[in-house]
Amino acid sequence: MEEVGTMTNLKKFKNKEELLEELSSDIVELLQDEIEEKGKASLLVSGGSTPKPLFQKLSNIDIPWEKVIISLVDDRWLEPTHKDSNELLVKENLMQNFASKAKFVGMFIEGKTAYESDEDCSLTYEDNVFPFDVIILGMGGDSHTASLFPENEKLKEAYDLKNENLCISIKPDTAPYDRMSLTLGAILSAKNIILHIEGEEKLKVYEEALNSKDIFKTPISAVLNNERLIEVYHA
Ligand SMILES: O=C(O)[C@H](O)[C@@H](O)[C@H](O)[C@H](O)COP(=O)(O)O
Repeated sequence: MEEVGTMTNLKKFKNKEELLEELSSDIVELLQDEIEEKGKASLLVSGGSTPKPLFQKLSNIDIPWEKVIISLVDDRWLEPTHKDSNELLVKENLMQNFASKAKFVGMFIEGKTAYESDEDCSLTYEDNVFPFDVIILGMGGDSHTASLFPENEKLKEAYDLKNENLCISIKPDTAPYDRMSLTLGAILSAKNIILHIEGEEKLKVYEEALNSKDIFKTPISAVLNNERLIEVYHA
């Protein structure tokens, strides 16, 4: 990947409550701008524990959710009823209250393995979600984002900006379950890219990744080291 500068805007908050207040209102403002402009908006979210309170907060904000498509940045390849499914996490915490009116597009395909489903996922996203208006990334303590894990054998394919697939199946070496993830190109195609991280440990990992050029060792760097503005929210 050619050497480019990072364009990040780090917003640090005193506590999670203040972060959630500002992040949720920034997200709904971005969605409303898109709805005003083109009559619809897409919001792609990550799983994990960090975003759960954000989802609950968003679900209680009254915007025209019926014009919003909610989708996933990645998922574990599990039945959507499985406790560790991101689809379940989103349906139980975000698609509630006002936001229950939104449309959901997931990744999991019944009866197919993740490896049989890269193409299906890409086509489904192309037809039903693209263009990506707002994407919310998380980051693991190992600097993974989406399901792009350090030193994973499929990172080269996931990072190839000529790869037209929006989705890629991943077998993590250091986390449970087969995954389906957006590729780097798909993530960078989003109009607004947000990284939501909490805790001092993750801030340290983020700051090291900002200066890391080894995108295979620190996958979040593959997102940060691009001519795209990344809005970073930390508490
Ligand atoms: O499916 C997932 O696990 C997520 O998409 C993943 O990329 C998440 O954002 C990080 O693992 C951070 O997770 P925590 O918020 O739980 O630390």
